[in-house]
Amino acid sequence: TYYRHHRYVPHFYRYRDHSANTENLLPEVANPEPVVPQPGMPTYPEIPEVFHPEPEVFHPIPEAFHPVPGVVHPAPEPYQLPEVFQPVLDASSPVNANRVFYGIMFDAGSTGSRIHIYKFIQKDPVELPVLDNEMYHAVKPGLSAYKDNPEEGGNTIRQLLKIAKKTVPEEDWKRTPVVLKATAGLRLLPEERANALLKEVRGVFDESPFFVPNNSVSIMNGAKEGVLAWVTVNFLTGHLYSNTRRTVGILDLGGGSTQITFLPKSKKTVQSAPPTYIAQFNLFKNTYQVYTHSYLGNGLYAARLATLGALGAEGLDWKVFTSSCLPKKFREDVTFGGTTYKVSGIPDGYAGYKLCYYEVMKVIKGIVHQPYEVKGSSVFYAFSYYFDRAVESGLIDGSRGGAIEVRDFKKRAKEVCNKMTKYRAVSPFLCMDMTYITCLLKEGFGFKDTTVLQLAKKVNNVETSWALGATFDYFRNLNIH
Ligand SMILES: Nc1nc2c(ncn2[C@@H]2O[C@H](COP(=O)(O)OP(=O)(O)O)[C@@H](O)[C@H]2O)c(=O)[nH]1
Repeated sequence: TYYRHHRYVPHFYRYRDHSANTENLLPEVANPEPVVPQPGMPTYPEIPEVFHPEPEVFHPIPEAFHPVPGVVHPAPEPYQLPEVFQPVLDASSPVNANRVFYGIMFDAGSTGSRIHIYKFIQKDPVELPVLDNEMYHAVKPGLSAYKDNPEEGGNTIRQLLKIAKKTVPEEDWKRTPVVLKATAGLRLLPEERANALLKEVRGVFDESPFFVPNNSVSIMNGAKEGVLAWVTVNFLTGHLYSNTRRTVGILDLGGGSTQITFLPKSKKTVQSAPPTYIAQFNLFKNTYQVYTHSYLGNGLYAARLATLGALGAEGLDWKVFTSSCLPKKFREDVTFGGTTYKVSGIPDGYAGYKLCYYEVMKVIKGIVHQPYEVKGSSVFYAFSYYFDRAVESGLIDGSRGGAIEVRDFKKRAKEVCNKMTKYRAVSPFLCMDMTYITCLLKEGFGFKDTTVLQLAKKVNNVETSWALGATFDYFRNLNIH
């Protein structure tokens, strides 16, 4: 369990120019959509839509964007106007009296379930609530592993809820919303299996003392997953401010799916993209248009199976799936999404980077779209398994993260594959994973060798995941379409 204490107040307050245009301090919300109150539904301060101006040329990562543990906020430039967390000016709101409120977001991923408990502080009814800290805990495996035993799956969520009860003060339980969003693991399951798991979780929520909103347990679609991660990362890096005209793209590599999201600066990117790859949502006064796509089946674990030719295969009892990406003498059972497969290296064959590259290409070629613009010099934040594999292969330090170039993945992939015995202790799949990441970035998305990837697990002590964006979305619907 990680308890992350960090304060966001300073970056709003320190850099806030109080003589600034008050129109911006109290923005008129475009399309104010009244929330239809449900019986017993508590009230919260409204998290506003966040303004974002026209994008301009991306810059190389300034020093200040490097996640420095313990630093409150990188503050790449003086902030003038707070744009996030605009409170509702309602003196009768119970929140204004209490000044603290919480949000509980569950991430039911294909390889694990995680709870995020966010604490927000409303300092003053006319000031901004701020994100005070996040409490995070993860369990493995993910819900989909319990496809034949949903009750047990529900138990993993029940366990995580115990942490929420310890973290959120009892007097706040009733008005603290609890929400679970499932990603690729459940998307990949047959519908009735996924529904049984969701139903079980709903039961667990209903028996909890927290506030259970309508539709609090659901499978999130891939576009939303990408957009919400983009919102999280750009919020945490201080890019969602009216005077900050740059944003960063995000690359998320899960177990079952992978997402790319960025704000195009060229019209051609939008025009040449498949229409479903362009998503719009409102951020403060602007409608925001991003390139986003989630590739289901192209997450790291699903890609392993696809490379082995095992995904969706029959006759699993006797079949052994082989690959030249694995050490020759390796043989093991691997389980993903509740199904077990026998896999091995090719004992009397060849193993190594080149052969492996051809194998993983099958999973990418003709599947992954190359956005017009990724050949430019945009900055991308890469997290989840991009981060984990970069750490395991020694490219970056796990406690600090860091910036690397796409070609660094390639160089290290070659090294790992050509010296499999050396890296076998780290993971027998490291060659396959590193080669897949290289191939996805270069042949899939079409990144240049020199594209800089900022690898981060946390930014300013908050997990880089879609969960924070999803919490904002709950408090103030971003209206993604
Ligand atoms: N740091 C961090 N990593 C996360 C979080 N949630 C998921 N991950 C990472 O995401 C990867 C797995 O993604 P998962 O959700 O299981 O796959 P998906 O279902 O395909 O999206 C792993 O590398 C996890 O460590 C989070 O909140 N914080």
